[in-house]
Amino acid sequence: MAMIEFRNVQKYYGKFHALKNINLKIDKGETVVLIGPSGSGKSTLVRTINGLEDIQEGHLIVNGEDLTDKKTDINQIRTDVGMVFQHFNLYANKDVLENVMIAPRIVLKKSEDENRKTALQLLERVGLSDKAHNMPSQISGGQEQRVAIARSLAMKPKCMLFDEPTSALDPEMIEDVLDVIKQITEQSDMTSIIVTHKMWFAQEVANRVIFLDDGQIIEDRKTNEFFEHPENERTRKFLSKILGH
Ligand SMILES: Nc1ncnc2c1ncn2[C@@H]1O[C@H](COP(=O)(O)OP(=O)(O)OP(=O)(O)O)[C@@H](O)[C@H]1O
Repeated sequence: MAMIEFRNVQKYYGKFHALKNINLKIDKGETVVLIGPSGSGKSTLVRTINGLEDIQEGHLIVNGEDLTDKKTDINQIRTDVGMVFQHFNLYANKDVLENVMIAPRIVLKKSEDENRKTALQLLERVGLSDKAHNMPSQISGGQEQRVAIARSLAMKPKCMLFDEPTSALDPEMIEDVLDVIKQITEQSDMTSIIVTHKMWFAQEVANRVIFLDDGQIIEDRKTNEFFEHPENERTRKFLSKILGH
């Protein structure tokens, strides 16, 4: 079954047509990377998936629920679909462990012991066991982003959205964060959609790459085929510009 399905989706910001007739099916367990020029609609597309942006036409089905149906529980969708943003927005006055434990305590009503155990396991998974009792101000940006990833995973999402997760980071921290994302996508059956400008990362992590330009899907292919034999002229131009050949 598809985890996510866009059917003839149109998105407008006022009169501006931001997503133009998007048709897209993403199966459970896939890791899809979304690339495209600045302003092409990548963030808009991922933000529609958990209802942060609404759509004006078409249907968007997430885990079997149609987001355009008024009966759909958007809070359940946001539990099933975790999101990691460019800016991590940790609670500044709570330590790292508590940042990971808050949402499962409130939303999933987990017992304190179980919640702590899971949070500590997740911190280990993102390489931050020794920082559990640091405050956000006492860790680096890359570490903060890894806490944000652990925090999302603590909700046991079926799907994760990553919207340019490394673009606010200093270069030397990018690799650690991307390594964590790679490890998560490889070691779980979650569906992941990642917006990134890092082509080497797309090549390493994605099983499928989608190229978006001017609000339209221009190319949607298996990763090897995408990079080795891009079919569309616009894709080829974009890749040669970004890869420098
Ligand atoms: N809230 C908004 N109101 C009006 N226009 C918007 C809004 N958000 C985005 N847009 C416009 O929609 C288009 C797509 O924006 P979006 O942020 O999805 O692009 P993007 O591909 O993610 O770009 P970038 O790589 O620069 O982050 C842009 O032209 C942008 O100016």
